[in-house]
Amino acid sequence: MSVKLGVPSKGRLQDQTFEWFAERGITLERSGSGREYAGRVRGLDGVELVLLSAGEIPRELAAGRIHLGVTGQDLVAEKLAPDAVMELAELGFGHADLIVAVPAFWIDVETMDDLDAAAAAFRARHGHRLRVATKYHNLVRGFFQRHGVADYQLVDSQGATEGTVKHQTAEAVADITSTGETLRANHLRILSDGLILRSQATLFAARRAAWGDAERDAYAALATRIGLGAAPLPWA
Ligand SMILES: Nc1ncnc2c1ncn2[C@@H]1O[C@H](COP(=O)(O)OP(=O)(O)OP(=O)(O)O)[C@@H](O)[C@H]1O
Ligand SMILES: O=P(O)(O)OC[C@H]1O[C@H](OP(=O)(O)OP(=O)(O)O)[C@H](O)[C@@H]1O
Repeated sequence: MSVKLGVPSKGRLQDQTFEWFAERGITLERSGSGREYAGRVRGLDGVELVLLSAGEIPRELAAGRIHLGVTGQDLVAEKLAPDAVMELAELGFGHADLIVAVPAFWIDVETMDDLDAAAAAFRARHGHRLRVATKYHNLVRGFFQRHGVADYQLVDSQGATEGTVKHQTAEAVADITSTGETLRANHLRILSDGLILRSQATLFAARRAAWGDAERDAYAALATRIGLGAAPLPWA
């Protein structure tokens, strides 16, 4: 058996993951045509490459179907209990902040406390709760609860979340931002205390995967190559 390493199947996250491993003498490559979701690892024995959607990597780690996986900390925090995986290394790219934003013209709403007050007023006026569009339901619920905001409802949005305000399917959003351009283009403003989580691409290990002797040997070789030092072992 070998160590299964899951990496994003497309886009910048995949390119930067391949570069990160290449800088450490490990070549990850797609096999077959560019559209085939299989790959190879050169320069290291006993490690198999699996190309997966970044959003599916947390679930595959938790199920133990892959031993290692590269994805965003935001996706892992949203989808998994903290003890399902171990963070091995932050990779230094894919930086994004999960934030709460409101329409820029809501000049009275600067903070989460202001949003709480606005939510109560909104309900009194409109007869339904203020809607917050997001795909990060668990993280957003926890954050709103910690800030004592209860008078709202989540609206599921799996993409183009910033557009929901313009399209009047939500009054506020909780989404990731890196340059802030998408928020600005959609006339949205981040609340001053509206940072839910900072995220970057990270290499995770599955605690509950099958770590037999062969996998432990392959892991040790990989850990040395990428300079993990005396990091705790995922199976311990
Ligand atoms: N604009 C961005 N800048 C930096 N990182 C980003 C940006 N957008 C998304 N990310 C990060 O990339 C990771 C993957 O995000 P997301 O699941 O939206 O990607 P995707 O390409 O839509 O993946 P999927 O294959 O699951 O559809 C997340 O961890 C996220 O934080
Ligand atoms: O702050 P910025 O640099 O503008 O980046 C933020 C945008 O990037 C992500 O979207 P993505 O392109 O992944 O598409 P999505 O809407 O399908 O999530 C995110 O959902 C924001 O929309």
